[in-house]
Amino acid sequence: MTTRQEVKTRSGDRIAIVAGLRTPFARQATAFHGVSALDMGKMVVAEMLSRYDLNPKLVDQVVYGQVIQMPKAPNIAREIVLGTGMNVHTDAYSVTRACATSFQSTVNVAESILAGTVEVGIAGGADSSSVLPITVSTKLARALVDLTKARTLGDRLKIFRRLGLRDLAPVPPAVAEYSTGISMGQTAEQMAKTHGISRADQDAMAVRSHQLAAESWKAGNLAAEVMTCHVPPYKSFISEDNNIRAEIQAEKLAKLKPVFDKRHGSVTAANSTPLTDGASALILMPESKAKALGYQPIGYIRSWGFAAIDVWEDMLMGPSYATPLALDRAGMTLADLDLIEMHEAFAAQALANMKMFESRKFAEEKLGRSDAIGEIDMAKFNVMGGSLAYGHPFAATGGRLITQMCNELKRRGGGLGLTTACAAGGLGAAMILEVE
Ligand SMILES: CC(=O)SCCNC(=O)CCNC(=O)[C@H](O)C(C)(C)COP(=O)(O)OP(=O)(O)OC[C@H]1O[C@@H](n2cnc3c(N)ncnc32)[C@H](O)[C@@H]1OP(=O)(O)O
Repeated sequence: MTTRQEVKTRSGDRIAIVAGLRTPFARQATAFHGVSALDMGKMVVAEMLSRYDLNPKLVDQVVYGQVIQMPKAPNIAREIVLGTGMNVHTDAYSVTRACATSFQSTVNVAESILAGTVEVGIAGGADSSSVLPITVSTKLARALVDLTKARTLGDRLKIFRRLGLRDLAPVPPAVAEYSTGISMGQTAEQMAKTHGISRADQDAMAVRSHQLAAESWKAGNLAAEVMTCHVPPYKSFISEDNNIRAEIQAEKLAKLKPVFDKRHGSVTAANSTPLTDGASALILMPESKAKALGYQPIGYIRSWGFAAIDVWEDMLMGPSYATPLALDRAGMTLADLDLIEMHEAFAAQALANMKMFESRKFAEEKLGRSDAIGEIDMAKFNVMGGSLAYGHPFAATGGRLITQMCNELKRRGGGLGLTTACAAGGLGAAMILEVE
């Protein structure tokens, strides 16, 4: 449905993003090795409450998410409330929308504020690629359940005899589609081939991403939105993202071997997001509440759109479907935007989406529209670099994009910005933000 969206409460308040904060993003098994998504979520929410002097008693709701679920703590949002000394009466529930999870948690809080059921809410997401729910094979899992029912030693031995050595091997979570078994990297390869995205263009996007991210850190533009984390057992700390390579060289990138199609592929470790650990969070309120509490919001939500497409082909094309929804709902076109932040899952995926933004054929055939979404002006695109450089702790990336967009628009004197991401399951998210 593409009806115009008026993101205002019944009393005419806009939805204010009061603050956004994140942990540094760290490559798998580095600074946050051994620290769970829940612990990173607790760090960022606790720091946000303290840094913005927000009385926990005022927080009506926490909506949070993680993509790689921790079976021991399935409702991460509630564990954050209970683990940060927040008011125990703060309602909390968890959501997942794969790589667009913190777009979803933000929208959930916004919708509750619009409905008038929540006044102050916290949204966000966290993921760890280092603390993983490594499981057992289906056969072993079944045997373990059967063992609890076995009455005699003979019954137990029979169950063990069903198992081979291979059934005993641990099973790590896969970065692949459940329904097709195709990995995200293989989808990126498919998109590169279908849409004619060259290796050179992918590598150039990676170089740009790292250079802009390194410049942003150097200029001090990320300092306010990234906290320093003291890492349990508190002998070390991390205060900056550790995947960004200031001295990235195109010649070195060109020598890397493709990972997902070793013979004919073009997707490498450098033009893919690395597996990453991190967490992000946002404080949301109606504009008048924010002002009454003395806050100067960093931005306002103008519209959003979620889209769902096929998972067999072009599965990471979500931004090209979600963006026109968000633009229509805001009553805007791409040209009205001052900045665009697109999650770079893989350079091939971002470049394929950019191509589809400008394709009239795509608009006609896939979107049922007569005009293309529009050409992306590179001077407005991922101006602080993107996920290729920062990394991508799945559920935390939306929070990074939204906060980074608001703060960068502010530095430029305000304006309108699009944040958009692809997600597993053929999902796409887009959100338009305005900053004064
Ligand atoms: C909706 C979505 O977001 S879908 C996306 C979901 N995310 C994913 O699917 C994650 C995709 N990424 C991955 O799976 C992994 O990062 C992989 C498989 C691509 C690479 O993993 P690894 O092989 O462990 O990468 P690793 O860090 O060891 O890098 C391999 C080599 O490339 C080099 N390299 C990596 N990045 C760069 C870079 N930017 N510049 C130069 N060299 C680089 C490394 O130095 C390393 O070189 P070495 O072997 O000489 O030490």
